[in-house]
Amino acid sequence: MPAKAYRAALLHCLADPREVGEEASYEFFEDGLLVVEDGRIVRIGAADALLGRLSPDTEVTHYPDALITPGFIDTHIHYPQVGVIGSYGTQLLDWLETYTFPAEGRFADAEHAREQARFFLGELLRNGTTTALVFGTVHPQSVDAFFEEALSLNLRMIAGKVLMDRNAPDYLTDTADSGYAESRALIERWHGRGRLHYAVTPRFAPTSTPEQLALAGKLFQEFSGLYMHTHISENRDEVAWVKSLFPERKNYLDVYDHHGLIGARSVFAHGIHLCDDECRRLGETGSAVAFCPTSNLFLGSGLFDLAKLEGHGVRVGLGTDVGGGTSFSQLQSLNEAYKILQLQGQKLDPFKALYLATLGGARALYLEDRIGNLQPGKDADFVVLDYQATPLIARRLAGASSLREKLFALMILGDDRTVKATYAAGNRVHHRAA
Ligand SMILES: O=c1[nH]c(=O)c2nc[nH]c2[nH]1
Ligand SMILES: [Zn+2]
Repeated sequence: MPAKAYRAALLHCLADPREVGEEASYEFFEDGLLVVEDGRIVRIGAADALLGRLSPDTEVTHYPDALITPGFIDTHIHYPQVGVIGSYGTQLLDWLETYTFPAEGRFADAEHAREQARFFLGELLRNGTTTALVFGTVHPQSVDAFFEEALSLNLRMIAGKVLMDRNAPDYLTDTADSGYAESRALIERWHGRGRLHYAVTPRFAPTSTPEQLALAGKLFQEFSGLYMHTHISENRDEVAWVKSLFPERKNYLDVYDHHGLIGARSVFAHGIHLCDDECRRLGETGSAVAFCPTSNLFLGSGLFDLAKLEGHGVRVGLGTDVGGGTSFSQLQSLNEAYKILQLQGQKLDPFKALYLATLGGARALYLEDRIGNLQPGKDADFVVLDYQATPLIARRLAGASSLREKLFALMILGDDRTVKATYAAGNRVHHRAA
C-alpha cells in the first residue's frame, strides 16, 4: 500500500505537563504533515519540510482550518447502556435497578447485541474516540458481538464479559464457576486478535461473591496482557454497602487487592471517595483510575480529586461512563472535568486536558507504545477537529490569539460536531456529512 499524507495543524502530547512542564509536553505544527503507511505513522513534521520528500504516489489530503490530534481514549464506558443514557432522577444504586439492569437483560439476544454494538462503535468514532475500555453484559454473546464489530473496523478496543453472581436480578447473574469458564473461553477466542484485548470484568464488589472475585483474580494472572476493569468508590451508599458485605477488609480497594485484582492493567472507574491509603496503594501497584466527569455529575456521585490521585502517583485516564455519563464526546468530558476541578480550587489547563484524553489514557492502559500520540511507529489513530464546526466555535476561534486559547475553547464548546473525520489504523472510519 502506498503511503498517505494528511496536511493540517498537528498537535500531540509527548509527556505529562505535570512532569516535564508545559513547553516540553507537546509538539505543534501550525502547517503540519502526517505520513501514514500500513496503518502506522511513519513521519510527522512541518509540511514545507516534508512535502518535497514524499514519494510521487503519495496521496495528500488537506484539511485547512482544522487540527489533527491523536484519537481520543475512553478508559471507561458501557456499550449496553446506550439505551438508558439520560434517564431521570436517581443515584447509582437505584439507577442500576431501575434503568440499567433491565436494559442489560436484553443482551441475551445476540442480534440485539450486534445492532447495539454497531451503533455504539459508530458513536465512539463520530466523537473521535478510537480506543475504549468497554463493559459488556453478563452474556458472553454480548462480548462476541462487540469484538466482531470492532474487528471488522480494525479498532484497538478492550472489553469483557461482566461477572456478577449476587445482588442482581436472576436474568443477569452467572456463577463463580460459569463466569470463570465463559471469560476464559472469550479470552481464548479474542485476546490478542487484531488490535483487541480482553478485560476481566467483575462489575463491582457488591455484585460478586468472594469466590467469584478469587476466580477473577486467578484468571487475571493466567494470561499475559489481560486487563482488569471494575468500579470503585463512586457513591457513598455503595461504599457503605461494600463495608457491610466485606467487614474483614480494611477498605474498598482492599477487597480487590485481597483477591489479586490490582496492579498494572487494572482500571478502576470513579474513585471519588478513596482514602489516602487506597490512593497510595493504587499508585504503588501501577493501577489506574478512570475519571468520569459527566457521569459523576449526572448521578450526583461527587467531585473527583485529580490532584490527590496524581499526588500518589496514580495513573489517571478519562472516561465517559455512558450510560451513567451523558456524552460520548471526550471534549464534553473535559468541559465537565474543568468545572469539577474548578470547584476544588484545581485548574485543568488545555494541554493537560489533551494529555488526559490521549497520552494519559494510553499510559493508564499501558498502551503508550502503540497509541496516545502521533510519534512514528504508533498506530495511525487520529482525529480531525474542525475550527469551523459551528458558527459559535468559528467566531470564538477567530478571536483567539494563541494555541492554548483555541484548544481551551474547543474543549469547552466542542462535541461530535467538532469531529470532521476519524482515522483508525490509517483507515477513515468516520467522515462528518457536509
Ligand atoms: O457508573 C456505573 N455504572 C454501572 O453500570 C455500575 N455498576 C456498578 N457501579 C457502576 N457505576
Ligand atoms: Zn461505569
